[in-house]
Amino acid sequence: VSHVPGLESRSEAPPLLGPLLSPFPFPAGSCPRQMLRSHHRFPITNSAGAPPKAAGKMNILAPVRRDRVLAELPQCLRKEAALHVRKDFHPRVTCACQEHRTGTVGRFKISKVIVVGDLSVGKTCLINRFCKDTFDKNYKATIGVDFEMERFEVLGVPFSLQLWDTAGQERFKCIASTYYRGAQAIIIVFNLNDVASLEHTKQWLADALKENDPSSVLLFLVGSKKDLSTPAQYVLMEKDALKVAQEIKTVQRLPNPGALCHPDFPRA
Ligand SMILES: Nc1nc2c(ncn2[C@@H]2O[C@H](COP(=O)(O)OP(=O)(O)OP(=O)(O)O)[C@@H](O)[C@H]2O)c(=O)[nH]1
Repeated sequence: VSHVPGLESRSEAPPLLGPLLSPFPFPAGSCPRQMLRSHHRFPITNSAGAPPKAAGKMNILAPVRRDRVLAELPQCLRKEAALHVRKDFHPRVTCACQEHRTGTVGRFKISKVIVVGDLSVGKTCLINRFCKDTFDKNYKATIGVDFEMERFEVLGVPFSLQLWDTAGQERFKCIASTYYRGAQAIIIVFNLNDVASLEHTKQWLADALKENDPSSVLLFLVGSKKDLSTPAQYVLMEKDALKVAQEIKTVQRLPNPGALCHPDFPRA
């Protein structure tokens, strides 16, 4: 993980990045807003946030921060909301639904998120805001990939979110793409002031989907640098972005997601 020192500077830090435009967003309230920096790998804490007595080496880790402890899920994510747990559901479907998709290391559940998009659209800043609540106005290009791990406790179960920050520069693409595989979510970032970066999101997504299961991966289209656009520009860009989001949603259901970049692909 490394950065090359500054190409750009701005005098003031912007507010949080632009809107989340996703065909499949987390349900309202289920995605924690603020996250804690974590280079710690596999935490052990109890629901009160305190490390258990017999955690061995790992109890030197800081406890999971309170706002990362989810003691209750929104109704739509609770077990009772799932149809397959009802008595009269077909047993084969019920069985298939009970398979756990997340990976585990020991008893820790892990989800992988990859963040892709053009050079300098703000991927690193987005992750840093999310993980450390910081903003750096100086541009340092990501070389290859960068990595953050965020710790949660969901219904008493320790949970780690891996955030993979990939380089937008063409020359690092082949390195970065080797880390695409096995993602549970793909965040495609574009600059709200650069229509080309929105257009390129389709190519980024198509590449990321080659390494992942398009039918199950969660997709998020995120516009950055809202603070630099005028309200009029923003409205226009939002319209275009919604079209792309709709297109992504349609293409995700196709057997060949490469069609996303095909010039003849019909717009939804
Ligand atoms: N004004 C403003 N500047 C931003 C915002 N997000 C990022 N930037 C600036 O844009 C530049 C690029 O940000 P990065 O987060 O490094 O971009 P990146 O997409 O990770 O770039 P690569 O690593 O090259 O792929 C930096 O100078 C940031 O300070 C934002 O929301 N508003």
